[in-house]
Amino acid sequence: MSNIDTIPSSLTITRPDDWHLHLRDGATLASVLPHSARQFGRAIVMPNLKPPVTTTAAAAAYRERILAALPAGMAFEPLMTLYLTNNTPPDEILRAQDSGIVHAVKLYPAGATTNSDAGVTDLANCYKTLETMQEVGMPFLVHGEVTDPDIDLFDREAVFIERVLRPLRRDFPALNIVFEHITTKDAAQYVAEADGPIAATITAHHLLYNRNEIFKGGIRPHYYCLPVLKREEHRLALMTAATSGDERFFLGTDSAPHAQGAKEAACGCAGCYTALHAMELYAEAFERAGALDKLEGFASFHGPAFYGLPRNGDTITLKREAWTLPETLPLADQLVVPLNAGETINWKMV
Ligand SMILES: O=C1C[C@@H](C(=O)O)NC(=O)N1
Repeated sequence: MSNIDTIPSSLTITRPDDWHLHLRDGATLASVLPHSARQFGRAIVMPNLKPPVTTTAAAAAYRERILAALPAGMAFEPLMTLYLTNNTPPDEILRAQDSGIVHAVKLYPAGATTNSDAGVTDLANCYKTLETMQEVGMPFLVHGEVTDPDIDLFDREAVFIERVLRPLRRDFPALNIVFEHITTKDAAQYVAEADGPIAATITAHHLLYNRNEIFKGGIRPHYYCLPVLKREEHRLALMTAATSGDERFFLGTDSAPHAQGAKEAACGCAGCYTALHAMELYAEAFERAGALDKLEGFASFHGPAFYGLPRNGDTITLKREAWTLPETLPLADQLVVPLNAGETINWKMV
């Protein structure tokens, strides 16, 4: 644990990137984009819109809408992704690769999370397409959870490793894979020890919280996301992985805005909104581990190395200064409740 005397009062690092982000579309996109663009140089933009972004043409059009929504004077590069379906043809991968704007293809197992209905029911349907991805070096981003109703919700990720990921990597050993938003010690260990091209993103909320947070004093929907928060032993394993300096682990917020009413409901949506204060939350986590010196690698270096992109050329500065998060933020014509709403946090981006 860090000693308060050794904690710096400010931290300047190469501008980070967010390797897993939900920006949505339309007026919602316009509400959330400035938050991410203020903190990050680039983001891997998730394709789970309604309808999902399944073609290079749709990704190019979505990219234009993102750039059009960017406030004047802000710089931000959206790195687009395609949503894999049972029917994505290998040709689409070639078009994506040639476009220069699509940087990865995303696996949503059908039924795993928000807008995953059009996702893959069985990866066996996608083998020709995966072959092409492996050939051209297109990264495969996996939402790593099985959806079988007989598997306990908290075991979905660990079972995914055995039932899906090991066979996939056996059959496609050269496929670049990112195990997205890992939540378990099983996943952290698998990635750390695996041979070949695999990495993992880790969210700030999975570093800071365990599953008790969802039920503390009552049911707290703003801490509900998928994959769901896990036991403390898993959170500790994620902290070890993130702060290890291992290049395989990098930042992905999975910031996922849902309107307040859609979260505070009898059947609330999954997703934590952290785009406003993501770097502050990661700084808090790394400070707690006494590993602030490892934050820049995790946030700014390991991701570009995996994706074969240059590091950002400018910097950001975080000050160790307490501030209180707003209770709500505008989200199109509604409101979104950020994670830690109304709470005081110790780092502030300047
Ligand atoms: O995988 C996901 C999707 C995301 C969303 O709301 O789009 N929310 C989540 O909590 N997990």
